[in-house]
Amino acid sequence: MKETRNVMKELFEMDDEYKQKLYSEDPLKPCRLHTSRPTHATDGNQHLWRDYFYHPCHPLEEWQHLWPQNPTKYREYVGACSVEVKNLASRILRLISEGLGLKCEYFENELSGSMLVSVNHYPACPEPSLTLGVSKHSDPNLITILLQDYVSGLQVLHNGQWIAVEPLPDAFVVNVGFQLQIISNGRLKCCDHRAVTNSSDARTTAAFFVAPLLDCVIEPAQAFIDEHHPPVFKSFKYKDFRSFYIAEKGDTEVVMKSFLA
Ligand SMILES: O=C(O)CCC(=O)C(=O)O
Ligand SMILES: [Fe+2]
Repeated sequence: MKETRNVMKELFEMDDEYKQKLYSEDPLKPCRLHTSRPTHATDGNQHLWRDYFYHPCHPLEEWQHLWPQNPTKYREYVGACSVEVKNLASRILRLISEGLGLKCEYFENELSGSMLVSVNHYPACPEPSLTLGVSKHSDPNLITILLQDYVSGLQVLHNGQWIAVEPLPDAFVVNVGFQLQIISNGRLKCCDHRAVTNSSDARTTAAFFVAPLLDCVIEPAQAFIDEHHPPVFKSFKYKDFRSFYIAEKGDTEVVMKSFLA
């Protein structure tokens, strides 16, 4: 894990000419480096301060050859880490299924058929009080496995207050995404979170997003529906949810409201 973390940091230390080749503004490009810094993209009055490299990482054989060749160990280390993270996510999803009273392998199909990683880099920021790394959002996918740095920055919204999630050495943070809330008919809730910056230390994190295949139909599981418990959410294709989420910039209230039954 240390090697993976280091190779991810190295990617952002590559020279600008190389990073320029990986850069794209197109949110649908499968492998792209992006930044919210030089343009000073804003979220309301808040400036954003994050560079990120985003790409699919499952099934590995379909995507690994499209990843950068430099740093030279990027494909090897991030590939090995992706396999481990996907296995961990499957174990967690089996436990969640059991906890919900669904069959163990409920999610072991197209519901968890893809995984993407966002390698986030937050350089030390001269004005942390005026910036956010990532603004308030819930993840659009099924479940997220987040590898934090040793530098803190992640916060979750709990009862109207932002609570810091301090990094634990070699631990992952597990986030429930919108799709898990919808499939569980609201029994599990996705949680709003954000990342703040600081003036002394750069921070690099990796969010592994386990997600349904784009054509997969998402709806509350039949097991949660009876005459006393109608479906809370409607049925839709994941790709339609994803487009809407991107168009609405992940606004939790707007997105949630639009997919209510
Ligand atoms: O970097 C972090 O701590 C959070 C990143 C995040 O929430 C995301 O990439 O969706
Ligand atoms: Fe997130």
